[in-house]
Amino acid sequence: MLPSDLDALVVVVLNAAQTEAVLFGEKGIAPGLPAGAVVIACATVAPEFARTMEARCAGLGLHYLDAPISGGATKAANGELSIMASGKGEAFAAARPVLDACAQTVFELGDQAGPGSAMKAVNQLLAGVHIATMAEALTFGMTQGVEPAKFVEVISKCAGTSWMLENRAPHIVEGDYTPRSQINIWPKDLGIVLDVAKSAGFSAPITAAALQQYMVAVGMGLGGDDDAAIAKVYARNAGLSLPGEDK
Ligand SMILES: NC(=O)C1=CN([C@@H]2O[C@H](COP(=O)(O)OP(=O)(O)OC[C@H]3O[C@@H](n4cnc5c(N)ncnc54)[C@H](O)[C@@H]3O)[C@@H](O)[C@H]2O)C=CC1
Ligand SMILES: O=C(O)C(=O)[C@@H](O)CO
Repeated sequence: MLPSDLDALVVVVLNAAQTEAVLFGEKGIAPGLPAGAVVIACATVAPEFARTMEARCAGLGLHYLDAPISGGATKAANGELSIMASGKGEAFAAARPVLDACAQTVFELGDQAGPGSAMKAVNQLLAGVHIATMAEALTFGMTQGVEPAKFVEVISKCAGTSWMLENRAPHIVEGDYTPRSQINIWPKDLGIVLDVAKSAGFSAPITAAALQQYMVAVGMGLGGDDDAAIAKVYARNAGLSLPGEDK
């Protein structure tokens, strides 16, 4: 049972289907929200879906903020997320106290739903490719006698580094695949990127290659593991043992 004076609802579920279920499913929350409340939708979804949700919420007198997030579990816990937001001025105004509590940086990317999710797709292209590339480089290094811990120590201070390398490669070094961000997120997110690219007539071959590696990881039963486990795809193919694995 929701309080009747709710001002804002933050929805952070896995995907579009779950977002729709939370808002408009059998036990959907949206019809019970008071008019003027704001729905802050944070799952990574396609821009078109965000536009549809905005229209359906408007039909109930609700504001809708397209507000995908970036920064991972640690930044979320510390209230330091980056939020790529778009929506009407009233939606931003109603959401402001929540945004200020959750985020270090709120980007205002447009006055309707869609541009927030479009920017998030751009981020996911890079983030998904960077995780896969980190795993490729780390395991390539192992074939040359570069230990994973030394890889992190050196490359994190060199031009080949990335935020994802610095955030995820330590999980491989520690052999800790507790999911902070699951492998399962990537077929969804790179699928969104490729769908958007296709509708724009844009070829994204590097994204497509990374997606294949995540699909292999899912096929290996690693979907629920931390996305750093994509390194296991490379390790298996090369006959390498990652930290924490038996020889
Ligand atoms: N994990 C990460 O580092 C990041 C995730 N994201 C995105 O944020 C979203 C959430 O990601 P995660 O937390 O990792 O996903 P998750 O799958 O770990 O968590 C989703 C949660 O939603 C709950 N849920 C699903 N349907 C529900 C319903 N009808 N009612 C109530 N709860 C329901 C699930 O039980 C689960 O606890 C995704 O869209 C993801 O792509 C964005 C940035 C970073
Ligand atoms: O932080 C982000 O941005 C992400 O999307 C990743 O952490 C993947 O979930």
